[in-house]
Order: sequence, then C-alpha cells, then structure tokens
Amino acid sequence: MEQESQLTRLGLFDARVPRYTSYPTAPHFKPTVGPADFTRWVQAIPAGAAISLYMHVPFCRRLCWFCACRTQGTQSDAPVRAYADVLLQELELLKASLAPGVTLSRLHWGGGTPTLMPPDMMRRVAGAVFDAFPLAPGAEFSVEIDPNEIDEARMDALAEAGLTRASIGVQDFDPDIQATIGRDQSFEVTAEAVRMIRARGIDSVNADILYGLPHQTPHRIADSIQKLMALSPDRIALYGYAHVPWMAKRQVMIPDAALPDPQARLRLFEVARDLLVADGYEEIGIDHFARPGDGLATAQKAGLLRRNFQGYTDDLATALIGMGASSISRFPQGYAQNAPATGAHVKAIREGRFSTTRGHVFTPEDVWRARMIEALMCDFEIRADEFIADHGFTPATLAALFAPVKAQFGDMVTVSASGLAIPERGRPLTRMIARMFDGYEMEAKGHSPAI
Ligand SMILES: C=Cc1c2[nH]c(c1C)Cc1[nH]c(c(CCC(=O)O)c1C)Cc1[nH]c(c(C)c1CCC(=O)O)Cc1[nH]c(c(C)c1C=C)C2
Ligand SMILES: C[C@H]1O[C@@H](n2cnc3c(N)ncnc32)[C@H](O)[C@@H]1O
Ligand code: MET
Ligand code: SF4
Repeated sequence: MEQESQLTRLGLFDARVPRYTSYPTAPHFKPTVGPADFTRWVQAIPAGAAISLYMHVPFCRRLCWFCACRTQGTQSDAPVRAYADVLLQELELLKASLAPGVTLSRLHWGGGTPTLMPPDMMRRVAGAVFDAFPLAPGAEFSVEIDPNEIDEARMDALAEAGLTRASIGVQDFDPDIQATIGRDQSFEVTAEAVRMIRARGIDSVNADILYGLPHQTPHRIADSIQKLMALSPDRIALYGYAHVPWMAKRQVMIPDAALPDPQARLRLFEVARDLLVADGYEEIGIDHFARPGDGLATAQKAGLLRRNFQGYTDDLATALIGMGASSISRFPQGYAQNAPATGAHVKAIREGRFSTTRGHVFTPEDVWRARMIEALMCDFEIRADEFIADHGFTPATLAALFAPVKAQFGDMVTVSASGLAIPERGRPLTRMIARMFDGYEMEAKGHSPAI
C-alpha cells in the first residue's frame, strides 16, 4: 500500500504522541498551581454565567485490566458513601466561592463507575448539585454507565434526576478479547442497559468501543461494530487502546505479544470506521462518530466542535470545573488538577480547602497554540482568517509557522493562503501534526501510539 509506506516513512507507526485532550497536556502541569489559584479563578467567573461541571467517582466493582482511568475497586458501599459526602462538601465550598446565579450548561458524572452509587445516593448528589446550580436551558446531564452495574432502580433515579445522555462502556463484544482484557460483558447485558435507558425516554445514547485490543482482528472488530450498530447509539467513541503498563499497572495482565502492531491498529481503525460511515454515521474528529443531527455532528458543521477531557464536545462554556479526586478544571486563566489520590482529596475537602495540587497558568503563546491544536484535532484545519482576526497573526507569520510542518509532512498537509489543512490521506497523522504546534513537547515521551 502506497499510503502505508508513506505513513511508515513519516514515522506514524513508531510515534508516541499525546491525545491533546488539553494543551499543554497533563504531564506538563506543575505544582506551582494550588488551591489559592483555583479559588481565584472560580471567583472570577461572572455572576449568572453558565459553566460546565464534571464529577469524578473513582470506584468500580471490578477493575478491568485494560483500563487507564483513575479508579479503585471496592466491594462495599461504605467508601462510596463517604466519598459522596465529600462531594457534597466540595459543592458547598464551590458555591461559597462562585458568584450568584451560576447555572450549568453541562453536568457529567464520570469515573470510575458512577452507577455503582445506590439510587438514594444518586438522588442526593444530583439534588444537591441542582440546588446549588440549576441546569441552564438546553443543558445536558450525562452519566457514564457500566452495563454490568445498572438496574431498573438506579436507572429510575438517573431518569428522575433529569439524565439527558447516557454513555455506556462497551469496549468489545468478543468473548476471547473480553477474557484477555478482564472485562466480561455479554451482548445481552449491553442490549438490556440500552433498553432500560431508552424505556425512560432518554434518547441520547453514547457508546465507547476500542480498537487495538489484544487478539483483535479485522474480522472480530467488524463483528463487534455490527453488534454495536444493532443497538444504534447516537454517538460512538472509537478509542485506540492505550497500552501504558508503566502508568496503568493493571495492564501488566495483558500480554504484549497479543497486541496488534501499529500497522494492524490502523487497519482495525479503518475497518471499524468504514462500517460506521457506511451505516450513516458522520466522522467527528479523530475518533468519534455521530448520527446526523446529533449535537457533535451539528457543531462540527458549524465550526463549533471543541476538544475537552472527555474527547469532543459541543459545549461552549468557558469554565469547566472538575470535582472529585484527580479531576482537572479549565478556566480562561489556566488548568488546575485536584489531588489524584482519593485519600488526599478527601482529606483536603474535609479540612475545608480545595485539593488542587498541580496545574498550568496560560501564557499568551499557550492560548494560540492550544487553539491551533484544537482546530487540527476538531476540523483538521487551521484557518488563517481566524488566527489573523483573533490572535494577531499576519499571513507572513502564519506562513513561517506552517513551513516546517509542510517540510516534514509533504503532501500529507496542504498549506495555502487560507491556512493549513490535513487532507483525508493525512488523517492518521493528525496527532503527530498537532505535536508540531506543541511548544512543550517536541520530543516523544511515554504516550500511547500515534494511531
Ligand atoms: C476515563 C478514562 C481515561 C482517562 N484518560 C484516559 C482514559 C482512558 C486515557 C489517557 N490519558 C492519558 C494517557 C496517558 C498516555 C497518553 O496517551 O498521553 C492515557 C492512556 C493522559 C492523561 N490525561 C489526563 C491525565 C491526568 C493524564 C495522565 C497524566 C497523569 O495523571 O499522569 C486527563 C484525564 N484523563 C482522564 C480524565 C477523567 C482526565 C481529566 C479530567 C481519564
Ligand atoms: C471512559 C472510556 O475510556 C476508555 N478507556 C479506558 N481505558 C483505556 C485505555 N487504556 N485506552 C483507551 N481507552 C481506554 C474506555 O472506552 C472507557 O469506556
Ligand atoms: N466504568 C464504566 C464502564 O466501564 C464507564 C466507562 S469507563 C470510565 O462501562
Ligand atoms: S473500564 Fe470502567 S468499569 Fe472497568 S475499571 Fe475502568 S472505569 Fe472501572
């Protein structure tokens, strides 16, 4: 394949590249940002603003071996209950620092597994959030749902709390692959979760599925995608499995020898993508798919697609506040991350202070670099008119910035007076091209593969 040899020459199959869910990326955060900065940034949010709120629940009943999320296993509800109490205290602290009249454009519960909360706990947490900050008109309330960890009573609690979007973890339907990644989940269990969601009139269903898993073949991923399409999710995240056992220790359970090589990963992605596109899904950025009419598809058409810690979003709020252990907040001034360890976060909140341990203060240069990387990840294009109008560039300064990218990537990028664009054939290189605009990370580090 000519494209494949070109991609090989450009280093796609050897590269380790950030996913750019933030810029700068989390590994560049420094302990110079602390609770005082976080408090100041929260206080600077204007009265009556709509903000986005993320609540992290770092508990699971079982720990899937493939998972790189910050979470811990627990068989009892006691630690979850104690943690939920702390979330309510954190909410009080936040309310005390925020100007009056703040509403939510988004509320997202992620994890971990938020659905391991018993129904009364879900009601209590949701009730406290909406008492403090009501949903803005058109707002979304979304929750990550583990199909193995949901039932009618918990679904009732979520629906009554006003859930608008359910996000289910699928990963793969193949039983052999499931055994190798430590995640049993029959098709019936997943289908039943979708039925419970839709039966309550929650008609927005997202699903997460992975390519690049151990023992995955084009035939097997095609089968999993077909099963997933039978459930007709509105939105699908097709993430590349990130094998980072030095960071996510439980991944040592996954034998390296069973992993597809980078060329095979590209083929797995393409098989899955082609099936989804043939079924009418629109490609959103590097790894999302959405039915036409879904918020992400509409935002992409309007040039309003944005990148955040969840991947892609159509949320335009300028402040995203992350609550709970390890969560990251984004403000116009910079990023602030809470203490990653649950114990340290809980201790800080119980003592009446925020747990912010690391972060980053934006420089003027960060602002335009962040936006260029976001534009590439969302639209595969850096539009000259935007950067001339909003960031003080001239055609000449843009041309100087684009020249080394063109020299490096040849016909995998196009450069003209209207800007820099990545044509279809160059799409697998998007994260590598974005890295050319990263002022912090010009050399490869311990990231996941570029494809
Ligand atoms: C919900 C689960 C996941 C979160 N991040 C990932 C998953 C699957 C994927 C991921 N994120 C990072 C890596 C490391 C390698 C890489 O490709 O860059 C992987 C596999 C980087 C990263 N992203 C965030 C953090 C804190 C990090 C690592 C830095 C570190 O802590 O050492 C931001 C972030 N990740 C997740 C959330 C919920 C989040 C911010 C709110 C979860
Ligand atoms: C929140 C979502 O993150 C994805 N997820 C969890 N662990 C990994 C990993 N190692 N690599 C890629 N994606 C992962 C899953 O698809 C989950 O549903
Ligand atoms: N824990 C849930 C699941 O695995 C949600 C996605 S992973 C954070 O299904
Ligand atoms: S994939 Fe979901 S259920 Fe499995 S360990 Fe990760 S957060 Fe927990």
